[in-house]
Amino acid sequence: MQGLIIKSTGSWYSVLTNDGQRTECRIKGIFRTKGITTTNPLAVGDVVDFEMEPDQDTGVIVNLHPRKNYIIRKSINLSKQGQIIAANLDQALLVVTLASPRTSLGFIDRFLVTAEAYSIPAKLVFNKLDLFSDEGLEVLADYKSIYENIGYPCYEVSALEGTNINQVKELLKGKVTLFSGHSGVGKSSLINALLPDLDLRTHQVSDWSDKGMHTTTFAEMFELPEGGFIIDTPGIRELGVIDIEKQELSHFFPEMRDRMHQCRFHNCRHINEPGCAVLKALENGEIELSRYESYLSIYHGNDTRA
Ligand SMILES: Nc1nc2c(ncn2[C@@H]2O[C@H](COP(=O)(O)OP(=O)(O)OP(=O)(O)O)[C@@H](O)[C@H]2O)c(=O)[nH]1
Ligand SMILES: [Zn+2]
Repeated sequence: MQGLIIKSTGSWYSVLTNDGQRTECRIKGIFRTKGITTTNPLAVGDVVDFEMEPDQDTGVIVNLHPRKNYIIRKSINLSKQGQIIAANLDQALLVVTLASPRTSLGFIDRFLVTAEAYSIPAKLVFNKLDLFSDEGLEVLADYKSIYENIGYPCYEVSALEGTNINQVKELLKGKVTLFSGHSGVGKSSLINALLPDLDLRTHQVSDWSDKGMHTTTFAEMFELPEGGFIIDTPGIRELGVIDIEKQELSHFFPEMRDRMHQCRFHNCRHINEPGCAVLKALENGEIELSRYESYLSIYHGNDTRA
């Protein structure tokens, strides 16, 4: 039988089949992901084949279907190993806010670079719209235009008051969407506003602990009433890590990627080279200073994630 992993606790996986049934499954055999060593062989979003165990209501996963993408984070202790957070994502949504705690542009840009590197379409949701004065709304419009001009769709919502939640619903329909955002932006509030059954999240957690299974910070997938899934990543503020070569970095800034073939030198770093099309666009105001500063910051390896 084929199914979708919607939850994992490390040794058990909840597998959802097309008929809406969930089966708790274990793994049989070895699942390796080419080119990387992982602490977990399977993750939410994985499509697998499983067989029922004789005389049991549990199953055994016997095959993993190829992943179209996955996001991974480095293990804290084992530097060479990674933990796959989620697989087969259609899009990644970053929940941000200009109200407290304000999301920095640097944080947004790092997220977008990572999403580009993973080839996962990224979108921004500006939350806490209800807190803005007219002046604040102008600033919000400026921020949005920075990102919309580069091609990242932006939404403004209030999870608290339900404003524009339908736009987000529309965006999620039929898709597998990863939700990210730093603590306090209202990610949980937004997810709760999207899921009609408010008890769902807490209910599921207690379900698992009743069985005495240990729950760490594995991602969870929630089915939306309109079709599609939300993946929540508790404790993971970012999209995971990816090693980006310095020479590659500008490829992950769409506005730089669009112009770099016009640079005089094919190996232009866009820092101080003569005939640099990126620097020219920056001078003309076609490239935002904040975006370019993020480029430099990442290029030089400065960690300004807050
Ligand atoms: N005014 C206003 N407050 C909001 C809104 N959304 C969330 N909040 C508040 O912001 C705070 C943080 O919201 P959470 O949903 O817990 O934020 P989170 O991003 O999930 O944060 P963590 O749980 O720490 O990961 C809470 O006090 C919410 O009530 C909003 O649209 N407007
Ligand atoms: Zn250049």
